[in-house]
Amino acid sequence: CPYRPSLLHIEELCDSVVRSHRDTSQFRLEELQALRWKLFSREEIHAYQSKSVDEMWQHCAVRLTEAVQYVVEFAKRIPGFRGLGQNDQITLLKTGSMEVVLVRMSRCFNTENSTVFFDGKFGSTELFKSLGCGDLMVAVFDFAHSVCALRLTEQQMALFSSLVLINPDRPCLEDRGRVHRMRRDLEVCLSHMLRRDNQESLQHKLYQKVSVLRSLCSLHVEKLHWFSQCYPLTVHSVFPPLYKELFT
Ligand SMILES: CNC(=O)[C@@H]1CCCN1C(=O)c1ccc(Cl)c(COc2cccc3c(C(F)(F)F)cc(C)nc23)c1Cl
Repeated sequence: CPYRPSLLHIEELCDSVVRSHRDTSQFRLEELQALRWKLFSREEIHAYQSKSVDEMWQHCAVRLTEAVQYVVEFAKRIPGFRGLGQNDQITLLKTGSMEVVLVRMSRCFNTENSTVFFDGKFGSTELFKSLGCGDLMVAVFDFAHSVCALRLTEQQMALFSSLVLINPDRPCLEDRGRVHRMRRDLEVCLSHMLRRDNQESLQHKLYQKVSVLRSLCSLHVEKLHWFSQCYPLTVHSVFPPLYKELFT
């Protein structure tokens, strides 16, 4: 008969994923709420816009690498993740960590003025003009806005993030079956939680977001490639090693 995880196992798994998310979320919601209206001044915005392309990319890469390190920590605490082979852990992180960074960005997004938390204050897309990839920034902001609109609880955000990471369809996985079994239990957790929250309608919306994430992150890999073509020295000399390992 097909393996059916016990309800106790599912509830323990849920609690463990929620705890891992809370312990590795980089910014607490209360902190972000308190800073919500701390906006950059015209001078500060101008200073960011006057940075050179590679200076601004370096600045962002440092932050993205920091965020990726928190996501790696989150992944390691998902029950079963460390039981996967090393290569499969890297494969899931190589492709999934930036997607989780994007999902988490929605926690730092203010839909009332379309600003995101960056460098200690909230700024709009104009802040990132010197990056030279307006389309990527618009896509990043739009995605954060759309996830914000779902008004996920931290528990729902935790389980959604784990589903983005534990994806058996990633290319060149060695033990796909094992990833599949982990994902199936996490899907049972999410539907169990949405039923408990009386929000089953969220289920398909969340799975739609997973496909949007995939296209967004292929755009991000393309941009990163474009940048490394234009500024090879910067990428190979300055980009934090983890970022290079994961995205180049
Ligand atoms: C609260 N802040 C945060 O959550 C984010 C993530 C971790 C730290 N951080 C920021 O400070 C931050 C917040 C908002 C924005 Cl828009 C940015 C800038 O984002 C990017 C600039 C350059 C390249 C980016 C790329 C590319 F292309 F490299 F893959 C991909 C992503 C997704 N974001 C890029 C950043 Cl770096």
